[in-house]
Amino acid sequence: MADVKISKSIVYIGADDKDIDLFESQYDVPNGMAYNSYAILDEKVCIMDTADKRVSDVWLANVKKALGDRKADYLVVQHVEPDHSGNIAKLMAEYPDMKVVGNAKTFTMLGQFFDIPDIGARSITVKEGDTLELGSHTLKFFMTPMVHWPEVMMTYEVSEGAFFSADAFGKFGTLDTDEDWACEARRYYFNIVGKYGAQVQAVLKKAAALDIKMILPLHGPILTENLGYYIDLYNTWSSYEPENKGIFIACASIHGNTLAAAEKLKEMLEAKGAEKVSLSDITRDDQAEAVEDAFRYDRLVLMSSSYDGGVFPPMEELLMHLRDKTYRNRKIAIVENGSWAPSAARVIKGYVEKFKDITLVEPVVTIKSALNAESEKALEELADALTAK
Ligand SMILES: Cc1cc2nc3c(=O)[nH]c(=O)nc-3n(C[C@H](O)[C@H](O)[C@H](O)COP(=O)(O)O)c2cc1C
Repeated sequence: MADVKISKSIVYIGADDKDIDLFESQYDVPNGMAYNSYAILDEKVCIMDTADKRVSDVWLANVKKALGDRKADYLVVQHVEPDHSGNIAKLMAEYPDMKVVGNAKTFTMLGQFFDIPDIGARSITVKEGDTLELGSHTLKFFMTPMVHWPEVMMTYEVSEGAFFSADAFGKFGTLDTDEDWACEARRYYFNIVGKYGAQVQAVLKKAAALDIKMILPLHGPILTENLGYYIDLYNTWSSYEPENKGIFIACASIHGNTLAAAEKLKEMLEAKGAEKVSLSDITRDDQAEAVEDAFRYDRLVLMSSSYDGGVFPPMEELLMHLRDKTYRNRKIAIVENGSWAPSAARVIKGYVEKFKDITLVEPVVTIKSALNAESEKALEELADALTAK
């Protein structure tokens, strides 16, 4: 277990998962994943969420070590996604008098995932603003639907100002990973929570009324200092405002000519003084990182080969992700390549026209197989338009 100190009464009992190949069967996690879980030790003992069944043994051992001879009185289920609910039945078997605390949707969804015969008799259903007394600790529950599942709730512990934030403020990577928080938290946010900006804004409003001294998410490090930094980033991300001025070029090229043009465009933009230019070959680089960078910067250039009368599939994949994450409020430029009947720009435009608050930066550039003097001139015009003040 990662050596995480929280306080005398709140003990970290989560587990790191260093062997997982893809988180949620989709996201590369080169530094693994942490399934956070906490024990609150007071007159009553309360466990905050369980962990993925991939780490059952380690997690249960952590529970027992934290509790010693004591028994768990309550398990609070903030989120039913299996990476947090995978050990509920086991914990209930271990502590037969323990009650399970959730909201009405929690228990409906738990019943769909697991067959737990005595859950009905052992459940305590809470709603917005309800409290649970543990002794000197008091838990207050906040319903936070669609951050990022409908049954999600968050919990504020009054005496220590501890905000248990479910998947919000989460991050990829195990707790012993030494890396910048924002990079992997941003990739996590936009790919997993990003569709639900309005709901995250609602959470931030509720949180603003609380005296929060620490944030305890279900993934990633416990946040104890400089909380304004993290909350400000969440405010920027959930309001769909760009975080940085800069241009992200996402390029899908079959034979490399569109990629060569993307590299040329990057040079042009840098020569014209663009604040930051980031280029991804989305045929090979991580798509989730491309989604992250598309949201991070204020301008996006989509460059793709044509393919079977449409667009090269890696570009369509990115466009589908951006559509699903409700991409908006950015400037977008389009560059297509085609060797006989270029069709990529038409498909890209079809997606972009449905995004909200988008400015299309002209000209839309067409390359025929490889850059020539004419298409290079058009690319230069586009670079001018993208860097115009
Ligand atoms: C399977 C396949 C389908 C293609 N379909 C089209 C097409 O519908 N229209 C077109 O103009 N070019 C088409 N092309 C040509 C590509 O767009 C060509 O690779 C591109 O113009 C050159 O840029 P690149 O080197 O970046 O791939 C196709 C190529 C392949 C391999």
